[in-house]
Amino acid sequence: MIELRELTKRYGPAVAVDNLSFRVEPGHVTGFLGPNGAGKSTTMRAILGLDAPTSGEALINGRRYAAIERPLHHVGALLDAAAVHGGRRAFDHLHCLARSNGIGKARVRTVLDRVGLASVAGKRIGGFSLGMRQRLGIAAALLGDPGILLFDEPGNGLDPEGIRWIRDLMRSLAGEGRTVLVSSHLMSEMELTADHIVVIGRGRLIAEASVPELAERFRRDVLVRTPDDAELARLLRTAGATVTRQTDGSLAAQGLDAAAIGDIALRHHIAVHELTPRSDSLEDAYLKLTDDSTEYRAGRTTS
Ligand SMILES: Nc1ncnc2c1ncn2[C@@H]1O[C@H](COP(=O)(O)OP(=O)(O)OP(=O)(O)O)[C@@H](O)[C@H]1O
Repeated sequence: MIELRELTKRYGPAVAVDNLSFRVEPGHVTGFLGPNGAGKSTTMRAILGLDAPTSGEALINGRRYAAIERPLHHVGALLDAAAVHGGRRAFDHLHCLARSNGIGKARVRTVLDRVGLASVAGKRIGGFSLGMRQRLGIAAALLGDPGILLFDEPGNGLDPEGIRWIRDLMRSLAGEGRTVLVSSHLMSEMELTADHIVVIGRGRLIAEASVPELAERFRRDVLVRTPDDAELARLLRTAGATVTRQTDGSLAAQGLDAAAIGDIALRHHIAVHELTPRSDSLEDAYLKLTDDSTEYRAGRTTS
């Protein structure tokens, strides 16, 4: 488990992370979302002991990173896939990392195989595409078979096949009971990958919820189709709902959920042909949540 306790990181007068507290539990993919400059990378660097917090703490299984012996066995991370020596061969790069944590060559071969780089193990990294570098970075993160994994924007610059591969990998790592924290600025991607979402903006926690909870929070209304719309609208209003009749004759009801509407219709022997809860897309929800915390945005065009 990863736990942040009132984590704050300042760079001079700028506050990159502001009193941030949340937990990342095992067995799930937790999506860590926020606009550019929200503080995601700084938070991850603090978890990995690369940035010292100004105050508060970031703990891995209850300990600071620096206090963990042979950390690759506990935590693996992909922060910046470009930050590798291009002159090295893939196998040698991983073997060098492995040795420093007492990990043997067999494990290097296993992780190269898991990320699909076995056939280029002897090739120099300088000739690798961005996608291959991402895979190599992930192989490095997996070397020590750690229970906790952090990935900073792992899909950046990848083609759709590469993005799908990363998504499936994250899900299978969580399925193995690991703690997986993955940052992104795309809710559309996290909706497909993550079970839990943590949203930050300007270094502060904006929302923390499961994906279904977040969808529920942004539930808009329930669409109801019935041949007896006037009578059902009257009954729903009596039960406290706000009901709007749409141009196609269907009803949009707010204030009652689909189950309550169905029960009312049943009690009054009214046929219901459709009953659909409608939510804002998570992308819309995310934009609403982070509206005040976007660092740079296009100005409104005035004519
Ligand atoms: N070493 C540093 N020195 C000064 N300011 C920094 C430093 N690192 C980050 N910052 C600032 O801290 C804030 C948070 O940056 P951070 O990189 O953590 O955000 P992020 O959410 O990862 O953004 P992005 O999605 O653009 O990568 C930004 O305003 C950034 O300019």
